[in-house]
Amino acid sequence: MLGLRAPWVSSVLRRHAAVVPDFVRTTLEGPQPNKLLTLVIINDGSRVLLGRKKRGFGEGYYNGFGGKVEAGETVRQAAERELLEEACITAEDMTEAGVLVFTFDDNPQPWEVHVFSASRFRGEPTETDEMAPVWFNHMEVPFNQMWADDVHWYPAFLQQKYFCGVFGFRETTKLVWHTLEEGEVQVAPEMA
Ligand SMILES: Nc1ncnc2c1[nH]c(=O)n2[C@H]1C[C@H](O)[C@@H](COP(=O)(O)OP(=O)(O)OP(=O)(O)O)O1
Repeated sequence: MLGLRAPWVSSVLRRHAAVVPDFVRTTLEGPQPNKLLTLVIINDGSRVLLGRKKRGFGEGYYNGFGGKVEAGETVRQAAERELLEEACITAEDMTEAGVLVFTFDDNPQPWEVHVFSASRFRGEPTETDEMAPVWFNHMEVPFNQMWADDVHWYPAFLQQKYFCGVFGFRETTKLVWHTLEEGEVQVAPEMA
């Protein structure tokens, strides 16, 4: 499903104009609406529940649980569905934690990932075809086995500060540039 271009992206780009590479500006000012995805991270206060991705894009990486928003779903409904599909659990207190926008030199469509946090859930985290769930202490999050952007925004996530990040990837996976703002920018209500 396609998202609206969030207004905060333009203001983040303006504030960081000196360091924004041309390919990021071209992508974000182009006609392609963002592709919408979700990410849910269970945080019990001292540990996070991550899943090792077993197949497809990002195979072998640890990540929260999530995926593409499907037609007819809200972002929140997609987040709940993906958490159930991938980890067999239902969050009881899911809140919006932040938004990440990924731009690519080899894909004209930016990705907009809505990150949610929850501390309580129903069910038992269970391995599925897609993900193998593992708990990590906050001090032992395995950033060397995660997407390159994660190390930048997890501190804000763990401190429960709302964050908005824009990340530029080269050749799909190499992070070359980013901005991150915490506790300042708000997401358009229609994205919630
Ligand atoms: N760079 C980065 N950092 C953090 N999180 C992510 C990325 N790239 C990503 O894709 N992600 C997240 C966003 C989503 O939660 C998943 C990717 O979802 P994906 O598995 O492609 O979507 P599904 O709808 O589950 O796909 P199918 O496997 O069902 O086709 O990773």
